[in-house]
Amino acid sequence: MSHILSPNASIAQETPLRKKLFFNPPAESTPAAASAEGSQVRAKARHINGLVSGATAANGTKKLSTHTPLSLGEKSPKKRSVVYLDDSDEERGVNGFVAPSPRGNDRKRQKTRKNLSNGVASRFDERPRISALQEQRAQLPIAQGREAIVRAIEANDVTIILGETGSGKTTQIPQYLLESNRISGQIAITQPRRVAATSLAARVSIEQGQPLGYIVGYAVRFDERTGPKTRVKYLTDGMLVREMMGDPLLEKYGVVVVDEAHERTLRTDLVLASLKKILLARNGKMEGKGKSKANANPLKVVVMSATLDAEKFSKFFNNANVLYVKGRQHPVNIYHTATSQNDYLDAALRTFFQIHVDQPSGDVLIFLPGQEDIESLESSITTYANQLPQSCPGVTLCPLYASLPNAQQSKVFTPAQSGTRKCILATNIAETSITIPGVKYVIDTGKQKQKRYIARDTGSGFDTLLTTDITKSSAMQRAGRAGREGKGYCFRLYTEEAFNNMALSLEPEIRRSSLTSSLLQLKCVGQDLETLDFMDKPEPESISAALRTLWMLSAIDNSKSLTNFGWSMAVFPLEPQHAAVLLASVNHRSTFEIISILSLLSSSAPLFPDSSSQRESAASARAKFRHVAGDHLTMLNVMLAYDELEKGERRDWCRRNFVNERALREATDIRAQLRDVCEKVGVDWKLGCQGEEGPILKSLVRGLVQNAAFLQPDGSYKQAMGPSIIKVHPGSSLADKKSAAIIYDELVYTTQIYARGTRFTLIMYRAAAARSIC
Ligand SMILES: Nc1ncnc2c1ncn2[C@@H]1O[C@H](COP(=O)(O)OP(=O)(O)OP(=O)(O)O)[C@@H](O)[C@H]1O
Repeated sequence: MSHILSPNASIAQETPLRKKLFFNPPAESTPAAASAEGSQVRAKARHINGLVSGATAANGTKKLSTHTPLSLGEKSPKKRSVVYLDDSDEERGVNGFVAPSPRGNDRKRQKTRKNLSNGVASRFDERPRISALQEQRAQLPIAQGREAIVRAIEANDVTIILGETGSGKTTQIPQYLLESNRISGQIAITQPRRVAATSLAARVSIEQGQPLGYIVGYAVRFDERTGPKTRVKYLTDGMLVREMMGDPLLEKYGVVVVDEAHERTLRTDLVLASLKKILLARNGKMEGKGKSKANANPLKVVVMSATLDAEKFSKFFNNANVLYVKGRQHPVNIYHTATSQNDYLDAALRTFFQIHVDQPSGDVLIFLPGQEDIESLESSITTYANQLPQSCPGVTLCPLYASLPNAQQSKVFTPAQSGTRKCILATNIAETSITIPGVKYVIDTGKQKQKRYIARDTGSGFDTLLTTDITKSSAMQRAGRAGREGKGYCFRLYTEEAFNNMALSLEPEIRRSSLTSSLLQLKCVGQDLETLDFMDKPEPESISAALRTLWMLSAIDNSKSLTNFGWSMAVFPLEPQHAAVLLASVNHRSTFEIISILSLLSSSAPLFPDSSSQRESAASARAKFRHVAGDHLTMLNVMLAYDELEKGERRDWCRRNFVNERALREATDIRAQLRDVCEKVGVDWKLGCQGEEGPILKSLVRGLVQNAAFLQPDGSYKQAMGPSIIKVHPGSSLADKKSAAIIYDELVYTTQIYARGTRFTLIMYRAAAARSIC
């Protein structure tokens, strides 16, 4: 993406950034600049993201001053202004509710915050903090409704709870249930994202004064911290679906709380539809309001969010009871730009520095659509932060996106280095549920990446990832990340009109993503996409594409029944195609190698990060790993070489070879877990082929046969089982080679459709296999 404020521009030499940016008086001043603090200096005035006036509002917050855009020197090709309009005449909560006056002593709370947990690590040894935490818990708005909430959940099969962001739903309701001693069995709380599940479990275990994994634990893919005494378990919705495979009626749970249900992820919808069936089986006739007749082990379902369509959810569960929790602990002032911004990165950069230079301490959370934007803004902020006057605090930057390894993700929860302001650059994984201690300001670009699956009636299809505008619901959730420990501020880089025109919520993921993996899991619990009662039915083409894929993998037979092979596939926490590869490797005696390759493919970080600034050095350093048969054997070479290293040598080795240590570390963990699963199901993972390519390629083809493409006269490839013309991704080691046919891992749609993870395989074998299926 082009970036107006190129980090390479030698601004400092030509025009002193500091002076122009922070100390030059504005050429013209807008007198009625509104304070970020709202009412005192608001008067429908504008906050213009420009040079800083130095004026300070009565409460100590400087005005976000007027007029001239950040002047970043001659090299900056454009100058823009970002204008904020305070959107209310009163201080109000994020969803338009009047905020309750903050209770308690703010300074005391600040002090307490320092002592609180801020990461996913357990801090059991800190008992004196517990009383402060109890005091804090008691001050949350939801605390007033504690007894009423427990009673409602007890009295009804299903309870829908709608409460503002930060009111205390996610951390408190499970604890109220636990402490009431009126609920038998475990309490599951599902989260759409793993970072939320792990950080919430850490926080709640500290509030309980227990080590993480004891009474309160979590379970996410490839990571679980629970024990025999665990009663409260935060888990991703995907994990709950997986648990149903072993426990179809979820009998170990007395309560299942589906949190952030408004997100309507595919797994959330699967959970909701399955719960409806489980309620019938465990509780008898579902009564909606009220509870069904006595049952030895009834299930209670709670559905929660700050921004859900309560009526729709209530209807889905036969007119279930809806509880509204009013109020949030701290208000959030929301500002919109006066004009729309074409370049959200530029606008975010300017807004960040305006806050950083002019506003009181407090960390900043910036929402961006994806990793690429995060890296670009990270580099711009670093460049300009280095040019700040010494008197100005430094900046600690923390990226946060899904493909960042867990250890890296949890860094956002640790306090900024002293004397610096923390700036978190996040995708929408930080949008719901989580509290990042210290965050006072949110900058919302209004953009997100949205996955869309393009199903082909041939059974092949691909996911596209496009940058789109967010929804109202996301905007509210993002604003809700501020104001969790004190008053917060949210700067939206879009106009109020744009906000008003936003869709209320996203189209449910079930209607726009691949259903293959879910269908396999459902088949294992005797359910089906075609018969389950979903809130919104999936598209028939997506169901047929999923059925066809499973049939091609031999996971189901002609009557759509699960085969033994399908059962075995579902045991592995892998995409069905990859599970088929793993099982095929047993026949081809290449499991040892295949597990390493699949671990790398499952790792969230790329093994070969794009290093555009050092492309040539990277290519020559990586050349020694290159395998003639393609990317996956190349990846295997890297992992085998990495395995040989002593621990102390690894970092330097990865740096010298331009490979991503994070990816390798994560893959090593995943590999250990896959080996564990193999041992449990009697697959000999030690069975290898000493790196011989034939057996490895035959195994890969078995799972990826749908991903074959044949060479066309113009050098592109055409899908064997789809109409798309695709190119080998420029990042592939085979980008400059031609083969009669290729197979690939995934198609990525940018300006054209690229095949990523490409390899030449046994061309004749693959081509024949693909054609016979066509
Ligand atoms: N890790 C943490 N560190 C400090 N305070 C926290 C932490 N987690 C929660 N809190 C405090 O507890 C409050 C309630 O958090 P909780 O996640 O339960 O709210 P919620 O109603 O579920 O919000 P949301 O809808 O945004 O998920 C927060 O506003 C914050 O004050």
